[in-house]
Amino acid sequence: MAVDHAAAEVDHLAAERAAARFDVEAMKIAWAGSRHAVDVADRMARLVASDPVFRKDNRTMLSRKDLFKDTLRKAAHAWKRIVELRLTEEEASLLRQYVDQPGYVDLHWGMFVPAIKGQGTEEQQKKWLPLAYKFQIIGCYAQTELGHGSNVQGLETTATFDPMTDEFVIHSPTLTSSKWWPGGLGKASTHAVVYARLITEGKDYGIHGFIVQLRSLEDHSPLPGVTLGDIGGKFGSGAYNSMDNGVLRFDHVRIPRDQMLMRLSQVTREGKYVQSDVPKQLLYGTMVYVRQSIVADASKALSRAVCIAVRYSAIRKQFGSQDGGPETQVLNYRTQQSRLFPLLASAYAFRFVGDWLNWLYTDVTQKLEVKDYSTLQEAHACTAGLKAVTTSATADAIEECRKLCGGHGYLNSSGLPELFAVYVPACTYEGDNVVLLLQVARILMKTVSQLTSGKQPVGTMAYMGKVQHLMQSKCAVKTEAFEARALRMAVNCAQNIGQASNQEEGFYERSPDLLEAAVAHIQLIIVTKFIEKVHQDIPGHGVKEQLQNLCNVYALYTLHKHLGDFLATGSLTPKQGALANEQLGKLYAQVRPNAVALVDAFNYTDHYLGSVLGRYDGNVYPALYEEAWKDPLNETVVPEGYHEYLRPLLKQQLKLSRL
Ligand SMILES: CCCCCCCCCCCCCCCCCCCCC/C=C/C(=O)SCCNC(=O)CCNC(=O)[C@H](O)C(C)(C)COP(=O)(O)OP(=O)(O)OC[C@H]1O[C@@H](n2cnc3c(N)ncnc32)[C@H](O)[C@@H]1OP(=O)(O)O
Ligand SMILES: Cc1cc2nc3c(=O)[nH]c(=O)nc-3n(C[C@H](O)[C@H](O)[C@H](O)COP(=O)(O)OP(=O)(O)OC[C@H]3O[C@@H](n4cnc5c(N)ncnc54)[C@H](O)[C@@H]3O)c2cc1C
Repeated sequence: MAVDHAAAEVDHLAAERAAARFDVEAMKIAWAGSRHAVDVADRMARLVASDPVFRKDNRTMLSRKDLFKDTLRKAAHAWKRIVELRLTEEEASLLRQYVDQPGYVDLHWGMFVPAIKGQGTEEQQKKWLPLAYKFQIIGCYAQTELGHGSNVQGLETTATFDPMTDEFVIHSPTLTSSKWWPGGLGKASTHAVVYARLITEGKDYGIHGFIVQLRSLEDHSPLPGVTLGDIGGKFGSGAYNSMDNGVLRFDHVRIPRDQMLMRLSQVTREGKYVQSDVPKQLLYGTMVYVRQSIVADASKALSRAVCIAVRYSAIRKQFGSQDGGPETQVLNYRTQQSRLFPLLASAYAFRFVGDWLNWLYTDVTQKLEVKDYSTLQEAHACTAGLKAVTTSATADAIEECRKLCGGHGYLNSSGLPELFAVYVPACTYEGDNVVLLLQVARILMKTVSQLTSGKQPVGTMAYMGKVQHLMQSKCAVKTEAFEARALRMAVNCAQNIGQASNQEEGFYERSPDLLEAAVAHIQLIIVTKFIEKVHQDIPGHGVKEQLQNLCNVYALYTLHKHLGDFLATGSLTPKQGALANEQLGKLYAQVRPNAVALVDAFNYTDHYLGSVLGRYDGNVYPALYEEAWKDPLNETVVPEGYHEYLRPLLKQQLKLSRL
């Protein structure tokens, strides 16, 4: 009986795949970016999936200690394979992605190395990078403290220059100055880039980066004056608990002067502070780099959740025929489609805007090399805003996918609880999303204030230059409605701030509206980049049409969700709003036959998906059934604790009932 049922489900996905109206192989290329990218990703995914060391199906059942040891083992094994197979950087990063377990290596490669590259002099890079590249040292990024994270200028750790010994003295003067949160710090790192207030000649010059050794390279014990450990268990089972986020205190620890990262400013042998001619915001460069990579990661996490929910929705049947005929696949319910398809469209939207952001970041970096700082503000606004909007949407979407999978979505074996738990801190780390959106809002307000002086906005703010037109027109074209909404919200905020007694007070009072204006601006960027993508030459039967559909779904869904903004700013009429919603329903009907193929195009292995509900073969029920028996609770038929707690209770009740 069970076998027959399973076979029917498998056929179901085959039928879905056969119904698709486009070339899935070509869509894989559109998603990955090139044939080469598909091939490398495929090779790395299979390499990981076929290696028993990278097993992860038991992860949520491991104790914290076992989970951490498992992470160390996987990282060491991954490194061994990278060296043995002479993998390129591209291949190694993909291998890391498919291993799919947060660990100290992320901070070593993702923040420690980039901080030295971005803030170290050539000499410092020559000294430290080869050690880091060969893993002769392991580094982390120690910025956040117990008392301050968002407010970087409020950090309290001090680095006081001692001209007598040519050293900096690193110290944690208060409890709240303890470094708190850095990943990899708790147990693995030997070194850190530590952010501290530079004090020389009795003057506080604010936050600067320093390379500090924390642990012995002989036996890994903390160096004198260094107190450090892990900050404790985090949200969910498995998930981010594989990472050793740490606490660190310094008691007058001395480091040589040349371990201050000196590209942006220097302290001379005599203790004189010298500022270079580069903008001091480059101190935040590592965060900008990671924020752009987080946008690309959002599309990965979102596409995984959507892949699970779409495949399972094609398998799952509820209600339907009253006369004993087949039941309805839940994917056919209009409500399921209206909740799920916008998330599918968002996965594609975030993928393409992530690619664009990566291009922008590379372009800005090249300009910085020739001392052209003109696009620094654009890079900050786009990375901060897109990081905030895409991570918040993705976290909400993963939870929505869990609900879309009904009760089974709540099981660890669905993969969704762990995916949510591991993903949700992305809304906080690398800048709390609200704090980042307020940065975007500040830049928007600055741009609006410059409009009257005739300064033409550039880059993603260029549309604001069409202020005369956008403030008056009724919008027939979709992008124009998005532009008008974003501009009008920004101008409204600016006008309201202008009425306050001072700018700062006005900004503070209007900050909830400013957040919404920032979101509107960022959504315009996402829609624009999706439209630009579908205007490109995209090969493959039906691929362009599918992407066009998804682009329309993303735009109209965003419009529908924020209709209040569009109406309040007069960017659309209620009639246009109603028509957009009508249109959305029609688009869902076009997505429906292609839904399974559209998630197949992500090309994820079952290992990477880590979900019994999202299996490629659709064999969900036998897998769910089997998985249950693997739980440690089922190792014995009678549970541990029976003799201590259940039997006496039951006996007592028996005695009482006999009385
Ligand atoms: C399995 C093993 C295999 C082995 C594998 C081998 C290879 C594998 C490779 C693997 C690679 C992995 C890669 C993984 C990626 C990394 C994973 C990430 C994990 C995440 C970990 C988390 C880390 C952290 O969280 S680090 C801490 C982050 N902290 C923050 O983000 C703090 C947020 N706060 C701020 O940014 C600031 O304080 C801010 C901006 C809110 C305010 O700053 P301020 O100084 O007070 O400035 P303000 O007055 O507001 O502005 C002044 C001025 O400056 C402009 N500005 C601000 N910021 C920037 C900026 N970043 N860039 C440019 N300009 C900026 C601002 O606009 C103002 O301008 P003006 O108005 O013109 O003056
Ligand atoms: C899993 C994880 C990994 C991390 N890894 C690292 C790491 O490797 N290295 C590192 O240095 N740090 C790391 N962090 C720290 C992280 O960067 C900070 O937690 C983050 O920047 C948020 O700062 P906070 O904790 O101070 O939040 P807070 O700023 O205290 O936020 C609390 C609340 O206050 C609000 N708020 C704060 N300021 C404002 C404002 N100006 N206006 C309006 N609202 C405001 C926020 O929106 C939020 O709702 C990590 C954090 C996590 C969760």
